[in-house]
Amino acid sequence: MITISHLRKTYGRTVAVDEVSLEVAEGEVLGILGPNGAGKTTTVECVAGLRTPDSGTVRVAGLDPRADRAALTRLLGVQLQESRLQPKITVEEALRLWSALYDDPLPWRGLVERLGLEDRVRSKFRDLSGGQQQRLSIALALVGRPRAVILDELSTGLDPRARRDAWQIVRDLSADGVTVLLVTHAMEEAHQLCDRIAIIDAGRVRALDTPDALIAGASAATVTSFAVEDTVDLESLRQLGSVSGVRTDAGRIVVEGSDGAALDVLADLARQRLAPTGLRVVDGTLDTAYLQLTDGIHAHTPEEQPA
Ligand SMILES: Nc1ncnc2c1ncn2[C@@H]1O[C@H](COP(=O)(O)OP(=O)(O)OP(=O)(O)O)[C@@H](O)[C@H]1O
Repeated sequence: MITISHLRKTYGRTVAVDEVSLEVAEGEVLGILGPNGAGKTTTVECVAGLRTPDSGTVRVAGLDPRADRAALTRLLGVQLQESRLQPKITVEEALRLWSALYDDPLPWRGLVERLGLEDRVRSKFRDLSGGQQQRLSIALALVGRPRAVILDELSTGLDPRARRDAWQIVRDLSADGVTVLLVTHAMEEAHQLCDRIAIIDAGRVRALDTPDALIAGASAATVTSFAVEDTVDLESLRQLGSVSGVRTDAGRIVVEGSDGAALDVLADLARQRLAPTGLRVVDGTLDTAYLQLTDGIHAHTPEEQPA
């Protein structure tokens, strides 16, 4: 549905996007994660036809976002970070105006209800809170029954209930076969909503996989912790191929490692003739995977890592 190939975009001497290639299938929710300034917004702005790439190509349902702008508007909904509308326009006026652009718009009152803006219909844009402005921009992105949607920082500024509502909207879109490109800094959101996640840093795609595969691939895919009565040979644990880190925390030993690390740790403890107590094995999180993936890029040596 969306094809980005070898996209490059510079602003003067800043290379914002450098050789980004991504395919988003119809009905897929693809998350784009990455540090501030990584090139996420620039990438989605190129998809929306709001910026002209220096090189590379973008296609949305076969359309060129710059050359086929009018046709693209009919099938792509866009919610951009901090969208600004005319300060005096009311919620109703904005939704009516946007609806008029489409042949078969969604009934705007229904959208207003789904986004919890019922009692703000007559409010001017400038009088809405940040979160309400955000909800309006989501409504405007959806009013044309788009086949693909760009959501740039969907839940930034939303209260917990509005965030849940926004997540449900994304799930509903996906169930309806709508393709979603979701830029986010919220790991839980990415984990819950995205079929796949692209991690972008310094303008390049550093990892692209399902959330679970990204976690499993991280060197802290599992965290095993336990206590032991006797002295444990931590060096022996550190030498295990599946183990990426060993530390002590409040009297417990905490071992990070790949999927098989817990079994290796138990076997090593058995060799050391130690019986662990209070054994816990938990999955790593997307946060850990993300931090590792983006940290590696900045080439920290182990000595530079916090203990
Ligand atoms: N209009 C612009 N003029 C000059 N430089 C820009 C412009 N827009 C973005 N940049 C630069 O391009 C790089 C990528 O910016 P972009 O907004 O795409 O990043 P981002 O990943 O969306 O960041 P954030 O998470 O902070 O929103 C940054 O270094 C930014 O300073």
